Amino acid sequence: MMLHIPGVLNTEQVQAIRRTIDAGPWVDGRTSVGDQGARVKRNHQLRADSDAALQARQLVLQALKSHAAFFAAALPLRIAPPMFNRYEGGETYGLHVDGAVRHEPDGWLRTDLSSTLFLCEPGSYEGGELEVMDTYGTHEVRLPAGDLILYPSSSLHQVRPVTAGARVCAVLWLQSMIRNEEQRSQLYELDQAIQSLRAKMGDGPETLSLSNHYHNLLRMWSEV
Ligand SMILES: O=C(O)CCC(=O)C(=O)O
Ligand SMILES: [Fe+2]
Repeated sequence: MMLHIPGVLNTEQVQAIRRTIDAGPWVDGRTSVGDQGARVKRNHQLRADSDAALQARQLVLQALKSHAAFFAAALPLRIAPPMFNRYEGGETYGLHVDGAVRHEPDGWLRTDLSSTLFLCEPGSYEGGELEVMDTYGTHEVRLPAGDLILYPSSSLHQVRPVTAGARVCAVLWLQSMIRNEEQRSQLYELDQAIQSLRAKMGDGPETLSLSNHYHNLLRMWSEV
């Protein structure tokens, strides 16, 4: 399931992150990728151990932690430290796979979901579509600043060349409490249905029973 989550960051938060990262230090994006990715990756990345990256990561992680829709959709167990990407002057990231496991400072992380959080408005650059392939075809993504796309890390994907302006975003990977994609989607749909029933009808025996069902499925399927 691909999911567009609007408003993960508000305008002030986007601006605060941009103020933190815009001056760099930006380095060649190939420094942080395996062989297959390095052959097709042409972009710049904020140096991972810079003060700017440390600060901006905290801002992104705080916003993600307090965002109910992101939590419900991803059911994150562990989130890899976000990386900050910049594409300009024809830069691109050709068709690639994200590695299945990543070695992070606190140990191994299995990539269940990949995500791009947009830090610039779509009108400020040309090209740069994120294209994600799944069994329903190719999906093109270009979102407003502050919005996030979540997609299964098992999908081949690419970023088309940026032909004008600069495309700046944060990318992150996460391991979900629910490894199985279909189970995670079912839980998300159930959660959304319960939320909308509660908004319409308030809390009652039926919504309570459905919530119980949701939590029992989560208990049955989660690996924590
Ligand atoms: O810039 C993006 O939207 C995605 C980048 C990407 O696919 C990656 O860093 O693995
Ligand atoms: Fe990728």
